Amino acid sequence: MAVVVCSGYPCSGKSFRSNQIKEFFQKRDIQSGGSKQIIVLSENSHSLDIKRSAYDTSAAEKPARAALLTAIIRLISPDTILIVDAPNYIKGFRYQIYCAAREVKVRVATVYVLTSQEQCREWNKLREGDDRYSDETLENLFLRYEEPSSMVRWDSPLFTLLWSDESIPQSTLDALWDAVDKGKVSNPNSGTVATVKAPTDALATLEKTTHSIMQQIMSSQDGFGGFITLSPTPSSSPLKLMLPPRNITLPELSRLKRQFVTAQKKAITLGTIERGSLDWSEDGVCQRFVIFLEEQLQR
Ligand SMILES: Nc1ncnc2c1ncn2[C@@H]1O[C@H](COP(=O)(O)OP(=O)(O)OP(=O)(O)O)[C@@H](O)[C@H]1O
Repeated sequence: MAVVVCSGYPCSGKSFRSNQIKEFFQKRDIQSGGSKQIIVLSENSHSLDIKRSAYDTSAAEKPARAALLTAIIRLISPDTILIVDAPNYIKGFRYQIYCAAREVKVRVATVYVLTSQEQCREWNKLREGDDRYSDETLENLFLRYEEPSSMVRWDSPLFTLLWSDESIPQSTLDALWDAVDKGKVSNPNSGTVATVKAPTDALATLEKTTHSIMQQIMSSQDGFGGFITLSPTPSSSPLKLMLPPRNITLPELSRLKRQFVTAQKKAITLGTIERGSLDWSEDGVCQRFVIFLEEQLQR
């Protein structure tokens, strides 16, 4: 349903706010029928065990972030409001969460827990043992923090919560609920889905193999139909094509070739989405053309 990404300085009150938001969401959910699961994913819940010391070095931080992203992807679902209670201080990481959410068509909202550095230092001083950030890490994270912005699509809608407010203003909570309950859901598009470019010789392979298949059909067909064997190029594997029991004319075949080539050229120019990437080898193109011809010729 939605992901609420909390972001803020270390020890700024992200957990404090996440729990306030969860409580409010639970009340609103009960009022509207109680069908949603509301989860707070923190750095030490749902099998995560990310210590404050993970932020001491960037080497330790990378696997921690990867584990967090995996947990987010696992928990995102159409009937869940997932509140991510973690620093989420890198722009690129928030963008990754946004992409993961869009992949499964769930809404995204960002909550910026805005607390002064002085206040964070004070709250951190009150912590003990492992729970406390080292002074160096705390200062380092202040410097590295990349503030969310409502101007970029992955941080928006953006809700800023001031540390001086003990409770979250009702108008902000209402607007946040509307964003997760009724906000715009965008489809994954070329801006968020990785594209795979075709190799530079894809166009030449396409022309060569389709032309050769066309010639072989014209010279092998006998008007009675049945399988013919095609060997489009010396290096491609032989293929079987089922022909209908009639003579196929050259204009008909040329039209089908044009249709196929136009569609394939589009994939070459635009790239294909990662999960559906195409095989541009001679064998790959031949197989696709033969499948296309069989479908079209049997109609
Ligand atoms: N607005 C607030 N008013 C009063 N106390 C607060 C407020 N926000 C946070 N605190 C207190 O500050 C301390 C740190 O808050 P919290 O643990 O929520 O920070 P955090 O940002 O989640 O920390 P971390 O970066 O370690 O995840 C807690 O003791 C919490 O009760």
